[in-house]
Amino acid sequence: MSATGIPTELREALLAAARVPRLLLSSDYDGCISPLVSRPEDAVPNPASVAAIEAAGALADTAVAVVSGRELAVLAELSGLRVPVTLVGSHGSEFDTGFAVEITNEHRELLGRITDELRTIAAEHPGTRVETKPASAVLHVRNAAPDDAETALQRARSGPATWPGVEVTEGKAVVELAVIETSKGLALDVLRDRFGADAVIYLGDDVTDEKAFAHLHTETGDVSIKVGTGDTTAAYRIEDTDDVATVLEFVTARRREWLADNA
Ligand SMILES: O=P(O)(O)OC[C@H]1O[C@H](O[C@H]2O[C@H](CO)[C@@H](O)[C@H](O)[C@H]2O)[C@H](O)[C@@H](O)[C@@H]1O
Repeated sequence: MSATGIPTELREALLAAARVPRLLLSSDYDGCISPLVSRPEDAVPNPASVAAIEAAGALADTAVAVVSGRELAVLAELSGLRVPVTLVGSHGSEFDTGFAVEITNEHRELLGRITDELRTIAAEHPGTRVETKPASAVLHVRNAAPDDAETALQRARSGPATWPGVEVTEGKAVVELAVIETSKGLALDVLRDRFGADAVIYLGDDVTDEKAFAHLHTETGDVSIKVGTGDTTAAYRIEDTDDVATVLEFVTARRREWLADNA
């Protein structure tokens, strides 16, 4: 999709958002800024999206944020993005100032048991693996044969996912078990308030992004964009990570023009 190929209604919504006094431009990472890949550690960002994000972050009265399921430190390393871009990890609960809720010894003990159990499952299903984060553990099945993938996921769902205090998030070829509640929507609320944004644009491709979409107010100028297929409450849909770059470039260019015209 080229800039001229952005669907008319989405284009108009983005143009309006680019012309508010204070704009928050935000996105998910995996599946939006970075194409989905087999190994989580290989998820490099689309250079065009990085360039657009960095350019937007340099504009006046414009905040840029990436709100990801990743551990914050990993998100920073993989994306290479730095201040003034705000990074929020662990599905909206891990800020540069720390976690939104305190992680206690009880949480750590539960996380240890979850991780052990998921590792036991992974050891018995070739191609599956466990990713650990400060408040959750993720069972990845993208590289497993379909039978192993499904059985491993079912064992996680009927086992540790049912334990008291465990928060379950289904994702793309993953099930994630956390010891705290997470919400990308609450993270967007915090960022909106912190910056005093008049409009928020958010792009996301996965189930956890639905919580972000639910906190946007499209009737007052926020723009929610689903990337790829699947059910969504987002107002608009685009196809892939190249389209994400196109949208980010379009918003950044229009915002720069509008700021110059209104200086
Ligand atoms: O909120 P996001 O930034 O989209 O992060 C969601 C999860 O992304 C990662 O997993 C996904 O991407 C991997 C790399 O492309 C892919 O192999 C996996 O199948 C996807 O589910 C990450 O590993 C998770 O920790 C994030 O929660």
